[in-house]
Amino acid sequence: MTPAPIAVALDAPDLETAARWAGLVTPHVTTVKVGLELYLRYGPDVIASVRGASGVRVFLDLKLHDIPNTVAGAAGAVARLRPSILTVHAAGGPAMIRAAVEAAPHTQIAAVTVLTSLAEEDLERIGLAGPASDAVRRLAALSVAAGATALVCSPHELRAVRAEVGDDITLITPGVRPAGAATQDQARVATPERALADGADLLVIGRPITGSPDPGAAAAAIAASLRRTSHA
Ligand SMILES: O=C(O)c1cc(=O)[nH]c(=O)n1[C@@H]1O[C@H](COP(=O)(O)O)[C@@H](O)[C@H]1O
Repeated sequence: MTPAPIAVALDAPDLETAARWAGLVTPHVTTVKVGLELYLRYGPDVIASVRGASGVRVFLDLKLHDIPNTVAGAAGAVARLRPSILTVHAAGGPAMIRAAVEAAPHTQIAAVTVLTSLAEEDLERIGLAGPASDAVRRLAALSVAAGATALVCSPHELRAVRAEVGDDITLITPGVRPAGAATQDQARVATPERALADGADLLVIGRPITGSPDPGAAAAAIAASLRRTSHA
């Protein structure tokens, strides 16, 4: 069975749990994602631990956001780990994004537009005018112009972003919840089937899989549902 285009967010409190989750979901998904919690606790060793023998793609989600020189150094430092994808915040601006792209030439740089935990009413408070989709589209365009080949946005903006940046850019969407699942701290959400139909290339899913008593079965169920939808 072809693995589904899902990155399972391994937001685990310890390395053993993360590696166990990675082993359980790997037959069903293309990618596992290491975020700040694991990386700050265990450092670079975490990448080899979750990659295991399977050679699953590892998405390193550090959301770098600093001046270009600092981001170049940080991206260069993790580039040697050969993650498939590395995140930076689009709000760091074009020079910062370009610095990451140049420092990690073998890694796909994904620019995070507007966090999926922010609701429309939060945007004004952080100084982003207009609906989320306007801010996301603006940040998407500047990120691609600066050399990013992947973007992170919520499922709500997928169609607008695709129209803005075209088919060659990888669209990654967190904020994915199977029907009936709790949204938790996510604000702009949709089901996996909806997100895929709206043009996502990679769905980031964490707690709906890792919070299940059987993460392997949860990943397999979502993967099967995506296969049914894409063949319908
Ligand atoms: O860059 C990300 O992956 C990311 C961007 C974003 O806007 N929202 C977002 O939730 N994420 C990450 O996606 C994952 C979502 O996890 P769950 O909410 O448990 O499915 C977490 O690891 C977040 O750090």
